[in-house]
Amino acid sequence: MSEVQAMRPTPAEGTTPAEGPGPATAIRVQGVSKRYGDRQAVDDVSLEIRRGEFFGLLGPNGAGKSTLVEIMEGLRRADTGTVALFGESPWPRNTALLPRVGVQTQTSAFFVRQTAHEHLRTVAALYGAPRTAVDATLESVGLTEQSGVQVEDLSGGQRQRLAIASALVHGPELIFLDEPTAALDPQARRALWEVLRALKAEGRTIVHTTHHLDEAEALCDRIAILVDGRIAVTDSPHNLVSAFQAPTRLMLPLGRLDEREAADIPGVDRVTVQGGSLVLETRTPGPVLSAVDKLAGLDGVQTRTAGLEDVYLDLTARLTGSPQSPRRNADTTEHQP
Ligand SMILES: Nc1ncnc2c1ncn2[C@@H]1O[C@H](COP(=O)(O)OP(=O)(O)OP(=O)(O)O)[C@@H](O)[C@H]1O
Repeated sequence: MSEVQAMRPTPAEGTTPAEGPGPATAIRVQGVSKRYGDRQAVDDVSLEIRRGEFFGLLGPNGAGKSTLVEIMEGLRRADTGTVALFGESPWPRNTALLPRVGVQTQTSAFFVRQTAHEHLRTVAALYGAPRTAVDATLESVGLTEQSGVQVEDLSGGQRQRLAIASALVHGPELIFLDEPTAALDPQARRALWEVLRALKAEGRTIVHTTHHLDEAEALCDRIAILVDGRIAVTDSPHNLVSAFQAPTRLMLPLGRLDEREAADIPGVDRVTVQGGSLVLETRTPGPVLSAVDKLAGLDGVQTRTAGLEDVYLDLTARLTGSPQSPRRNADTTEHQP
């Protein structure tokens, strides 16, 4: 079995989070700010993440995501504001929270001279996690076949999976994942999605920082988009996409329909030529499709509805004043009806 096929959502034995009474809120952030010199990295952020929620944190490079997450994790001190994890402050270092929280970062530290198995055993021992959890966790991230390989000989993607395993081995209730799929190939990435879905199904709370919009859309119950240190929006991907009311794009093979003819179809808002297609934007795709059918037939016509990436690109472009979606700029000529 390949390591990717082996990456199955097997919960680490004896590490399922205890069910029980407790506040519905896993994380409460109130009025948190952080400045580095004259750079306001996090600016008066307030946020609540419920227990069992899969929460995505998105935003352009430098938006303040890592700083905010490190403050939530208790690794960095906020200038102002408060953070509570399960009702307790993570700062100054709160040892009572350590068994309940797992952290995977882009710069996770490894015992590089150890094998993957030895490394994870060491991490498990630090947390007092049962040894049985080591094999189960390695299997869950698809590293069983690499368990005897020295950490320094693992590929980038395998190391990344070991970092994720290190965050999970003690069965934490709350897991912080910083771009967990950044170095993974597409198959391994999809396999990790299943691992993450299984963690959510077990009732764990996940805070997931990512630049992959498709990943956030597929996994997250809610997302926050951070821009210039402030939360621009917090909602479910579904609500954000619905509220965006973006036009549907119909893509026709070039030469099928004249641009002027296309622009004259009632309901067509905009016509562009992009990457070898004539693109018609419309908010009434039904009537426009039947008009296209009558004029040119529907053979080879593709439709594309808006997704979270469109919402994200539009919002961040408006808030940062940067150019809008690259899709609209690349290889594009435009014709307004
Ligand atoms: N230790 C530091 N000292 C000084 N400035 C810092 C420090 N850490 C971050 N910054 C600055 O604070 C801002 C926010 O950085 P941060 O790393 O939190 O953003 P981010 O959203 O995680 O970015 P990325 O997506 O690139 O990882 C940036 O302008 C960054 O240069």
